Amino acid sequence: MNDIRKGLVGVVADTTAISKVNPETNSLLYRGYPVQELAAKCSFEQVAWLLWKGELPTEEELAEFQRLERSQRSLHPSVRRAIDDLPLTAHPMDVVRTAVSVLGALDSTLGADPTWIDAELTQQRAIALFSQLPAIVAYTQRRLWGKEPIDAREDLGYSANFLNMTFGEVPSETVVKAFDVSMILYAEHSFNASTFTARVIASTLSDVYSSVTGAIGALKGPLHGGANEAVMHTFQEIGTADAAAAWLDEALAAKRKIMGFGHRVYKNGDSRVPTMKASLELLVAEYDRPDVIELYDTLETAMVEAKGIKPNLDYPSGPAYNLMGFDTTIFTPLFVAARVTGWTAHVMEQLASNALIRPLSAYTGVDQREVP
Ligand SMILES: CC(=O)SCCNC(=O)CCNC(=O)[C@H](O)C(C)(C)COP(=O)(O)OP(=O)(O)OC[C@H]1O[C@@H](n2cnc3c(N)ncnc32)[C@H](O)[C@@H]1OP(=O)(O)O
Ligand SMILES: O=C([O-])CC(=O)C(=O)O
Repeated sequence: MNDIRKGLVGVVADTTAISKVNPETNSLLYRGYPVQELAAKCSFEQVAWLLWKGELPTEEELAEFQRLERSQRSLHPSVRRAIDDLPLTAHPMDVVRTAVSVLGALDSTLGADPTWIDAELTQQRAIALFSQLPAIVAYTQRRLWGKEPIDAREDLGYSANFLNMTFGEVPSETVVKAFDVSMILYAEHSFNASTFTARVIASTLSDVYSSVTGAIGALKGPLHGGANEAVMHTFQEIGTADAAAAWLDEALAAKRKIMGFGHRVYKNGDSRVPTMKASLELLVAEYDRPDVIELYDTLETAMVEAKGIKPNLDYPSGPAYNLMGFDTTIFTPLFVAARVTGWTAHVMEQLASNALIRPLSAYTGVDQREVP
């Protein structure tokens, strides 16, 4: 019983070559590249390729990948029908989880079990999921607004098309870049709970759609991806910066967890926050909303003073997505669209060197007894 690590805290479960999270140096590397450099110099499409393949794409590889990605962007009619059958009260994470599951059932290449784990087919399915998720998330948002879907445009990059499919227009370059940066920062983070879920499912030799469907379920919770939505509720509950300190005192006295703060691995701040905060500041200037950054800074300072706990990536990305115009319940589905790259890269890595993931438990129930 002594060596049980509840929540697997500090347990190294396997090796990975996809990303390195280093809390000592407060850094995050994707395939060896610092994530903030990738955010400054690369598109999300290039980063997706890097995560899957281990190297940045050459010009030819990128052109071929973009051609393939753009050709699969349209919302599948059967997926639309499945979404339309769901009540408008369904949480968008449940809608997106269902849509991904439907995509799996529609994929005729799944066939019999050896094809479930075929490396080349799994890579193609990863690209299909990457291409389809913007249409699924954008339609989920538009449906909540009582609007029809907008056709995908093949002449636009990933983020510009995603925003156009949601809002019916391509916003300024600043907004498109801020969105692209958020996708890059959200793309991958080693053995977080949803990625580990994806790997557990892959380890049974199930298919990649099942892994991603399960991972979406794990991401939904507020201790993980659901925190970006929860941060916005906090901001709305507080209202203005002058109310932040008193709100925090009360929340901490009530033993509430402050969403968007703290992290299992980083104990001295999340490596991605400065990059996302810089994007948030650009959005604040673009939309002329200094009140947002005022509240952001005041709550952060009060939390650091009270508990010494710093923000994680969900803290700046929540208000950033709010300024862009997304409904709060769409924030975590945006995280899904980004993280599908990391999840699928991990599924492929797991399959390339598989061992069934099946830990032990220490039994604490009643001793063996006879049925009366
Ligand atoms: C992209 C992502 O998924 S990042 C994570 C997003 N999640 C959140 O923002 C939710 C809020 N944060 C949390 O709940 C936690 O910090 C987690 C789940 C992220 C990490 O949790 P753990 O590594 O298990 O840390 P743990 O929960 O043990 O916290 C250690 C101590 O700090 C406190 N603490 C940690 N985070 C917070 C928080 N956000 N608010 C208040 N107290 C906190 C805990 O209450 C605990 O205090 P205690 O020792 O007095 O009991
Ligand atoms: O690593 C974690 O535990 C959570 C996280 O920040 C992420 O998944 O991006």
